Amino acid sequence: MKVGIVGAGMVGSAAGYAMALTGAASRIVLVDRDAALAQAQAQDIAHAVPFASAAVVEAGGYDALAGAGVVVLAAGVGQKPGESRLALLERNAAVFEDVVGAVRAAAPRAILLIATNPVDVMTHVATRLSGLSPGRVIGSGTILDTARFRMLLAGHLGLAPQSVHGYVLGEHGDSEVLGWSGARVGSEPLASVAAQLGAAITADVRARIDAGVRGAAYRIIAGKGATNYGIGAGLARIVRAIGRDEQAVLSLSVVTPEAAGVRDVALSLPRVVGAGGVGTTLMPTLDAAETRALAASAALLRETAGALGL
Ligand SMILES: NC(=O)C1=CN([C@@H]2O[C@H](COP(=O)(O)OP(=O)(O)OC[C@H]3O[C@@H](n4cnc5c(N)ncnc54)[C@H](O)[C@@H]3O)[C@@H](O)[C@H]2O)C=CC1
Ligand SMILES: CC(=O)C(=O)O
Repeated sequence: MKVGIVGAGMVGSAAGYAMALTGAASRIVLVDRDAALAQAQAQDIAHAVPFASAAVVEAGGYDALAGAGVVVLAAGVGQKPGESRLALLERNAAVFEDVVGAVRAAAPRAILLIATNPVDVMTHVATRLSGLSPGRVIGSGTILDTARFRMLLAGHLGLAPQSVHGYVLGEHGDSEVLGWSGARVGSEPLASVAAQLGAAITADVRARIDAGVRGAAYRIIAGKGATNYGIGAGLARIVRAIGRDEQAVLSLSVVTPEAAGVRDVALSLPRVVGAGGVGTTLMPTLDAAETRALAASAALLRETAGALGL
């Protein structure tokens, strides 16, 4: 599948690199308002191809996106140290005013995959600007937070993250909700496995993992100015699910008619994703506190989108 990436900075280039290494795309086209940057990133990624799967990696203008099955939008500004994702909204909404129409004109059949922050509201913006059905405008949402949750929980248990299942829900941001009550290891409830391993999930353990997930971006940005490898791999995972029509269950953000009592809001829930984009949403098991937290996260996102007239 041909995949376009608009925004060839830290996130877009990491996504292209991950797609090239994992074989998620057969052709990768990088587009950026800085054409020299897009060209340089494409060449650098192309030099990894002989070590990985066969793929063509190139740079171009919007016209080079023709025929793409997915276009990743990673254009716009990122957070400065200490800055929240929501603080980026006005600047990045203005970027999408330029970008979404140009992508739609060049690649009318492409699914849009949004990475730009604040990713939930940007997904809502792109859905509105594109006129596409909500399932074809997919925000990476909490796919990265879910990976951080699984990794930290697996570290506590001394197990592989691939065997630890649990989702982060709601906003990709400060109000996100860790789904502890639905977490499983293999097919077993988390508490049962933790007891068998002598690694109880105490209040302190929960608080440490919660802070580890919620604060990850702030810590990494303080250290290196951006995050890119985790989200790059997450975007490649979503592209693979679309390209191979996997019907994979991933925590992704799409505009949703109703979630936790809030109407018309883009937020992350476990979603089934395949060649047509996002289809079914699978409502997770939540306890009362998680349900309240998800409602608060949804209400914050609804209010933020509303301030943009969405
Ligand atoms: N969804 C997620 O989990 C994550 C999202 N992000 C977000 O991804 C976005 C990009 O972050 P980085 O790659 O670190 O930033 P960056 O500054 O390295 O790259 C952004 C690129 O967008 C390009 N750009 C800006 N306006 C444009 C326009 N109108 N048309 C075409 N290209 C344009 C810039 O030239 C630049 O190359 C940010 O909003 C950041 O917050 C970052 C990490 C994780
Ligand atoms: C920057 C960002 O959104 C993240 O790493 O989670």
